[in-house]
Amino acid sequence: MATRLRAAGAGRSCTVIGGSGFLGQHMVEQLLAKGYSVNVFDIHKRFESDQVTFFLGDLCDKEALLPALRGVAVVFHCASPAPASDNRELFYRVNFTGTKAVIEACREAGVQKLVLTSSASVVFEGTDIKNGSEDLPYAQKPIDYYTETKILQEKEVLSANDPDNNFFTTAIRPHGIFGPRDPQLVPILVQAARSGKMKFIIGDGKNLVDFTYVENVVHGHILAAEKLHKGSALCGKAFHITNDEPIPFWTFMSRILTGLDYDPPKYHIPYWLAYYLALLLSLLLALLRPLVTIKATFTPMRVALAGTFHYYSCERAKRAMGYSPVVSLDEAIARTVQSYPGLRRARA
Ligand SMILES: NC(=O)C1=CN([C@@H]2O[C@H](COP(=O)(O)OP(=O)(O)OC[C@H]3O[C@@H](n4cnc5c(N)ncnc54)[C@H](OP(=O)(O)O)[C@@H]3O)[C@@H](O)[C@H]2O)C=CC1
Ligand SMILES: CC(C)CCC[C@@H](C)[C@H]1CC[C@H]2C3=C(CC[C@]12C)[C@@]1(C)CCC(=O)[C@@H](C)[C@@H]1CC3
Repeated sequence: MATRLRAAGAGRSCTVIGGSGFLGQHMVEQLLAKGYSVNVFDIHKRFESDQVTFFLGDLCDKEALLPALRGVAVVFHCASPAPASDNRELFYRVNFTGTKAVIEACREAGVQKLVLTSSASVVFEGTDIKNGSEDLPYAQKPIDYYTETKILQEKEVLSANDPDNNFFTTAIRPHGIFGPRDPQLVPILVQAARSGKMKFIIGDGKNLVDFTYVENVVHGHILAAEKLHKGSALCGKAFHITNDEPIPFWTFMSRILTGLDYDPPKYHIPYWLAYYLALLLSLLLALLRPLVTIKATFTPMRVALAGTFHYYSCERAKRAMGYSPVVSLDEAIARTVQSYPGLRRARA
């Protein structure tokens, strides 16, 4: 590994924590293409590459992290339990306690830059956000455990910024990441369509939402790593990274569905009715959990996301790091639909 690090040049050596995941794999691919030497630290190894050094382990274990961080200039931390896991203890352990282990390991290993994948949902409380800036306060009442622990995670990373000791941190807040190999947007949407649950539009269908193509998210992370240094505007700050093209939620869903030959939803259900039905269902499933585990398609968080405005300004990222999306929304939807031949509706 030391040879590879030297070959890439000290400044272009990195470790992607969560590198086996959806965003992580795209991150690894683009970093390699840019000439970085890349380590991956993840609890699973989900792909093969002779250009990558894999370190398997739990990010909550600082001693397991250290070998993967020694000698690298930049750490990208994009690991998290899946939002749908709804497991508070797991979220707290990985996103909060685990992130503190990541920070300690970075400091001990002499890593200079830590780029966290946070989330735009850290300010979302289920009410409309239109062109929200990073100055919005953290959600006082997060809708789910995932968001609750992403807030704790981001606060830890940004407060760890320590320029006097050459340790610089920043957080990237994407929203609604989609693209090839996404495990939680398109597959869940298709599953809902296949089980006949996608006949209704929640609300009036006019609510604008940010959906961000995965290559744009990666581009934002790499820009942040390259612009993060002593005295830069990125130190200890969070930045929205979006496609900068907010789209009606149900227009996006319909374009993915029709792109895969499924019928788009056409009837309307009032938002408040959908939300309280989802809340009732979540309470019922919580009561039944000791007996049976059932995953709801329409959780309160998903209904809130489907029925409210929530799009964010990425002006701060444009100013501080020269960010602009590299793939347009139209092109991104086309590439995504093309990448899922196995999810296309079987023709009769
Ligand atoms: N998807 C989206 O729309 C958005 C995602 N984000 C953030 O982007 C990041 C990446 O998301 P995404 O790629 O979708 O998620 P994935 O679940 O696809 O990838 C996360 C990776 O981290 C791994 N991981 C989980 N827990 C641990 C642990 N304790 N130790 C080591 N590795 C672990 C996962 O392994 P395993 O699969 O076994 O759990 C997985 O390989 C996350 O931080 C998420 O919060 C932010 C905004 C939007
Ligand atoms: C109503 C339908 C059943 C919805 C089907 C699609 C949903 C599974 C996705 C639509 C918006 C997505 C989304 C996320 C996960 C998948 C969706 C709910 C996140 C919660 C993932 C993690 C984040 O950090 C948030 C910013 C995402 C918000 C959008």
